[in-house]
Amino acid sequence: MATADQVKALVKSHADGDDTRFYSVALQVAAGAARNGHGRFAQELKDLVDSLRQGSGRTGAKGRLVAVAQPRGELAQLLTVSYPELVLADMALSPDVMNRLERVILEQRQAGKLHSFGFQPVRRLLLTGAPGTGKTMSAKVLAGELRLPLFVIRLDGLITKFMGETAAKLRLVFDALSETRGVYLFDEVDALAGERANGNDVGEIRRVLNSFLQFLEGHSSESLLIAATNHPQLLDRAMFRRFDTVIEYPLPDSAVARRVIKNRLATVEVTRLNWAKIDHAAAGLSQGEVTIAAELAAKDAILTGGGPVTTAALCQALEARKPDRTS
Ligand SMILES: Nc1ncnc2c1ncn2[C@@H]1O[C@H](COP(=O)(O)OP(=O)(O)OP(=O)(O)O)[C@@H](O)[C@H]1O
Repeated sequence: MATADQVKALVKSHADGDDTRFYSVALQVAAGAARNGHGRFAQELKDLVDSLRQGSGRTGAKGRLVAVAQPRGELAQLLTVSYPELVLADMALSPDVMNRLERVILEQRQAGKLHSFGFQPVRRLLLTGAPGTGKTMSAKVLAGELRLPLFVIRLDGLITKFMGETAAKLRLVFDALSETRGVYLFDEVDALAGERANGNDVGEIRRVLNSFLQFLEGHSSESLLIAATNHPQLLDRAMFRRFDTVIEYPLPDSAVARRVIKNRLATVEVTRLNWAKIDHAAAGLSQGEVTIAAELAAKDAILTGGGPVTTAALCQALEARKPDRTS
């Protein structure tokens, strides 16, 4: 059954209008009930959370509309598929990035309406920003929100593995993109920049880049194509022009970092936190680093049985993630 802290967390997240946290704590209560032999209650609670999330229109794969797609044969070597259940509310983002992702979801959901007036929904996105700011997670969220499979193509791996044949392999991927509706993430797209050749043939990279640009331009299917990079400065200008939208992911400000921490600590006991100190310790870290630090502090508290997560423990974990401390 729910602990006193879980009940408090439920009430607090309800008051804050924080659905993600509310559902997360409710599922924690269900898990605890299952462990204590209250299987029926646990299942009912889990079903209730699932149906509420579905009803809010922000659920992931439940009631998924697309058939399960599994790349076969040669294609299986080129991309991986998953069916993410993440939703936008799982992310902590600046209002600008959040609005822009909401807009992509809206245009994709209303694609039929746009088509009937002769317009196309946004279908080519370029995501740029430092590691750990949520570019890959955004691709998962878009797949989750649109109830589509997510296909990931690692361009650097493709080039290294198929040097000389990469353009032909890319064609296979773009054929799949036309045939099977999905979200297709081309990760590390800067691998197509000549500067990144790293011993690979620059002329070959150029040819692959030209093929990629052509395929990109010709992309008119219902799939959503996303390219992501940590190094936008390496990309050819011609590349930027081919995308409908470029979304830049900044490092989190303190409001965003606080949200990451609150979400990660939603299920554990926490002392009254000194947010000014935590803001200072989290400054300059990505959402990914803040997540790791919050998880570490939470797990330490659980494993040592030393009581609630404190400001000091959290700050120590955050400071340890700073680049000069981790390298
Ligand atoms: N905006 C965010 N909100 C909540 N959690 C986040 C966010 N961004 C990152 N995270 C956490 O950090 C992890 C890694 O993030 P992600 O892989 O999306 O970063 P990325 O920008 O794609 O980095 P890279 O460029 O290294 O691939 C996520 O799985 C998630 O746990």
